[in-house]
Amino acid sequence: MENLNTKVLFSKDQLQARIEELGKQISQDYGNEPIVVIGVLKGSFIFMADLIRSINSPLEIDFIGVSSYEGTSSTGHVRITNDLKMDIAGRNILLVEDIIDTGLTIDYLINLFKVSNPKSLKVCSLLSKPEAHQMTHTIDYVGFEISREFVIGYGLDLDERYREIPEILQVIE
Ligand SMILES: O=P(O)(O)OC[C@H]1O[C@H](OP(=O)(O)OP(=O)(O)O)[C@H](O)[C@@H]1O
Ligand code: HPA
Ligand SMILES: [Mg+2]
Repeated sequence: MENLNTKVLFSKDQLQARIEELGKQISQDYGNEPIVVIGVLKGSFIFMADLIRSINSPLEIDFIGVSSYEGTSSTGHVRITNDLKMDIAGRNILLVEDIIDTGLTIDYLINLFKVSNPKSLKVCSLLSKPEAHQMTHTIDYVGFEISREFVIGYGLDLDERYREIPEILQVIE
């Protein structure tokens, strides 16, 4: 990678093992209750694909697109880039994020989704940065807690690059 200093934070095997645990936990919690799993694009697309294959409960999927980052900083302005196709009223919604950093994106989405009166609303994020959180809501399922450093790979980008890297890498300043 040109001019980017990185180190591996989570390998393919570590990611896969933790995602299987998350899938088991989610399957136990929902049982036979049908879930609408909603991926927050673009970052969640790889995690979402692996996560749903480790869930045994009946499920449907949809996606919502949001964007708020320029480089490694949140602009604080969450923009919807692609809307849901489904009606979520009266359904069990599981929002899937790649990362919760400041939490501004997930807070915005939870407030938006609540207006449509889902039966239940939970959040699953592969990564979370507790030291950076400024949000009011809690996260129901977290893969790994990490420090404030910017990370890339496994769907996560830096200015739209590096999403295809199969591991999670930490960017070293
Ligand atoms: O907790 P926050 O500080 O709001 O950051 C988390 C959000 O930022 C990233 O999305 P981004 O806006 O970069 O869009 P992308 O998923 O298309 O990369 C990430 O995928 C989360 O949705
Ligand atoms: O650390 C991060 N990496 C990639 N995208 C992000 N969006 C919020 N935080 C991050
Ligand atoms: Mg991004």
